[in-house]
Amino acid sequence: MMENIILSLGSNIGNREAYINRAVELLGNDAHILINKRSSFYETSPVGNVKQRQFINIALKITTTHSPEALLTVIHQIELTLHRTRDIHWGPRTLDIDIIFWGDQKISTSDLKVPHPEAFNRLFVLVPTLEIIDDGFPNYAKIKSQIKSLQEKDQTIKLVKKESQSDQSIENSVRAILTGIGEDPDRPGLVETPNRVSRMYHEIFSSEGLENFEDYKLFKNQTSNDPKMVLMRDIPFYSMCEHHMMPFWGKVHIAYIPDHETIIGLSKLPRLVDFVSRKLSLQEKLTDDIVAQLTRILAPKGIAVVVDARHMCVEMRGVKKADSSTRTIRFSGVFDTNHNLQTAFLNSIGDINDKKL
Ligand SMILES: Nc1ncnc2c1ncn2[C@@H]1O[C@H](COP(=O)(O)OP(=O)(O)OP(=O)(O)O)[C@@H](O)[C@H]1O
Ligand SMILES: Nc1nc2c(c(=O)[nH]1)N=C(CO)CN2
Repeated sequence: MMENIILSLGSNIGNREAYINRAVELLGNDAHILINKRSSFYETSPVGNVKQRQFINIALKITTTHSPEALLTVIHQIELTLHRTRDIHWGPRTLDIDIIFWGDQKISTSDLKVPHPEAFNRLFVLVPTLEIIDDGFPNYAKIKSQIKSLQEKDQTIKLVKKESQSDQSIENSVRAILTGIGEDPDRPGLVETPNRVSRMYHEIFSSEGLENFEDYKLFKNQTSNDPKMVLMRDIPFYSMCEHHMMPFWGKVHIAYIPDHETIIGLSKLPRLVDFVSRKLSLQEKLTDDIVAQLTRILAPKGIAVVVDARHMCVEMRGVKKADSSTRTIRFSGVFDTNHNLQTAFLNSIGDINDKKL
């Protein structure tokens, strides 16, 4: 049976995340190693008596056909490649890789002790490990209870925010795409591209998996019992089409007629547009999403949304119609039934041909 092996990686010199990403990549390139899961990045206080910078730590779950000794050799080679020097015991390092668990095996040779002798004293090992194992893992209960008792001591550990994070599976996929189009992903101009693309995806797809826009505040406006249209035009957006994963971008125009008193802070309309844009979508869907979110949040008397957009997948490939633009229109509530309101709204936002998208 292939054992599940847990590795702990840490860095506290230079671009800590980049060293760790590179180490994960080098491990993944070894034909005898299969990476099953990686934890998030954690920023951790240095453990030990050396005064030094905070570490970034992660845990990895792998399987391998290497023997334990051979894996240790691979690890030392990767540490060397990444300029690790061994001068201060428990001191600063560009990269450290420890073998924490080898299934439930105990290994004790002159070069290798598994479970790692310090594992249960280190939050920076246990917290990332807990993230990537399930409750069937041999040491699960002990890891959990030990985290509890260490948290009462002085080690600190903080999850690094998602936006600045990279994802190994995306990086590996980008490498595969580069190879697939006939490129050499290791040539100097491309070595950092998979990591850059991965971090970009975290940014431009930051709404993936989120259902509801939550970043808003409502106000009561009791000055009028005959509420009038609130209109914001020319809100820029950038999104990615779900058919080709290519950009579509342009302007959104939103109007609503409040119920008797509830209005939303104006700056939240652009934020709502950002929210619906930062996922794979289609122009029609994005238009509908804005109406659906505003209906849920505000329950106004009516909503009108127009989206004017250009599509890279139309202009750069396929029919190659440069400079064409697409308008989607969606009315709800009183806008749906009142043609004068529709006309007033459409006149206010101006003709699509007047717009530079
Ligand atoms: N489980 C293990 N994982 C990695 N190295 C181990 C392990 N057990 C023993 N070693 C041995 O420890 C030696 C020293 O490792 P290293 O220089 O990374 O120590 P350190 O990082 O200062 O301290 P620590 O081992 O607590 O992380 C390695 O050369 C290796 O032979
Ligand atoms: N927070 C943190 N502290 C450490 C670390 C580490 O990876 N993270 N590694 C050490 C030696 O292996 C010593 N101290």
